[in-house]
Amino acid sequence: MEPQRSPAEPHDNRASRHVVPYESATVVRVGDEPIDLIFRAYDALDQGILVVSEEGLISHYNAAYAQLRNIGTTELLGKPLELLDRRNSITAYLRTGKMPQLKSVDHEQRRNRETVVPIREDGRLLGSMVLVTPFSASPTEASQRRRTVNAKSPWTALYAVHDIVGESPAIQYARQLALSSARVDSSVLLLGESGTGKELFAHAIHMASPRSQGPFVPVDCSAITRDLLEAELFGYAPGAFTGATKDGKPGKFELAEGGTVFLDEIGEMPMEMQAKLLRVLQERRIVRVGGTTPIEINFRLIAATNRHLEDMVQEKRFRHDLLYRLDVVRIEIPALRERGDDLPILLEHAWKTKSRELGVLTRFSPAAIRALSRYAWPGNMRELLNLVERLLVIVPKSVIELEDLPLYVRQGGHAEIEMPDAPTFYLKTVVAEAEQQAIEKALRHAQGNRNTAAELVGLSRASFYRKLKEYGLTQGMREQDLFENAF
Ligand SMILES: Nc1ncnc2c1ncn2[C@@H]1O[C@H](COP(=O)(O)OP(=O)(O)OP(=O)(O)O)[C@@H](O)[C@H]1O
Repeated sequence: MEPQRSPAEPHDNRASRHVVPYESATVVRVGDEPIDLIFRAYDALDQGILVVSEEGLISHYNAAYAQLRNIGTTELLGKPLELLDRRNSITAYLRTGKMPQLKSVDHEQRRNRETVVPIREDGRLLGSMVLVTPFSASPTEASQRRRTVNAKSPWTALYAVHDIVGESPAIQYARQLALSSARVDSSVLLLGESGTGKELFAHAIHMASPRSQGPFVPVDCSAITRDLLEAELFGYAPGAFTGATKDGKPGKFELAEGGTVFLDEIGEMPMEMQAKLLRVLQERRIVRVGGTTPIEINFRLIAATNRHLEDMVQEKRFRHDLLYRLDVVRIEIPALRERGDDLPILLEHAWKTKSRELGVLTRFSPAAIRALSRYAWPGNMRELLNLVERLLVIVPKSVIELEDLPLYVRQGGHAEIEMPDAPTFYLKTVVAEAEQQAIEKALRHAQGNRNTAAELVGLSRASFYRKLKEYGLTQGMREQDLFENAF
């Protein structure tokens, strides 16, 4: 029997040598080729390669792997595999020798196909190699192709289903519904608080749908004044009004021919426009403002709102027949506080995204991560992204500590909402109370500066002012201010 040796030690010229740590690579040869050269050759491959030692330490990975997993080219060398292997499938394999049941590849959810290849010597497991093949029909590649083909079109979806981060049951269910709805052409209604990812879902549904090669055209119904909304959606005919261009202008529905129209903040659409939209949904054709000829359009509609549309129907502010038309597939996107288990992974995602954007290497201390994970995040993912970005910019240290976090995160950071004396479990009330508390806290923290407070809770100025009105927090504000900030 051969003497026992660490799998990290160089020895003969068989395949098992691939577990040699990178530092010793230059002194080891396979035949006449220095290992260093082989590693460089690996770097030229499109396929990601990860080599793990028997002890579960990361021995080597190539450039493609680093890119696919969004890690530095050497940052994880020698580190435990658990850092990369969240599902613990490779770790379990090394421990038990039993090939893990890798989930069947779902090219819409996972952009890669992973194969675990054991590295054995005389029957003994020395480690394993993980081969990661970018899935050829993956949305990422599809989107890359689209970006190349449609480089000039601004109407391109930017996110796919795999960009929706989170493993909590609630987000998994929402993601699954998104995929199912992508297969059909039915209207989709996305419901969720501000910043929960409704727009992200709309992009992803389009991208996973047979219309992915067509345009994705978003319209924010709350950002366009009622007078302009019709022309924005349906376009206008030549000479329709003073100042109109002489050739007229196509509206968003025409631009979306063959693709998807995304109507964000549909709850803000005026009643008379709702009637027109309903007709378009029934007839699948539009007439430009000032025009006479109907134009047939092939589109799919996705709408989103953070309003309670059934209440609005009761209050006669939303048409019930339009609601039925929109609400064919309803996807409710959970708030961050309902996805407690997801917070560490969302934080990591926010940190990776923002540190890459800003080109900084600052990290978070475990205590800071714990506090951020406990915080209720009333502004949801948008607030999380904003705060992480702000901290990366303003904290001049290599590690962000607990004391660097804003006071409201350190003090009020309980994801559980405190119940009043007579507890209510009615979700809408609990949510409304949490929102109001967070807004009041943000206002106090910002010393009354509403713009800063809006940023702190992660809302746009218009949404923030709407919330102030909703919760009766407008005392002392001038009518003029309310009006000016309503859009
Ligand atoms: N699950 C998620 N994974 C990764 N990023 C997310 C997720 N959810 C939201 N985001 C990011 O958070 C930000 C806010 O999301 P988005 O704009 O889609 O929210 P929204 O619900 O449409 O907000 P609003 O109602 O205010 O328009 C975006 O940058 C989005 O990419």
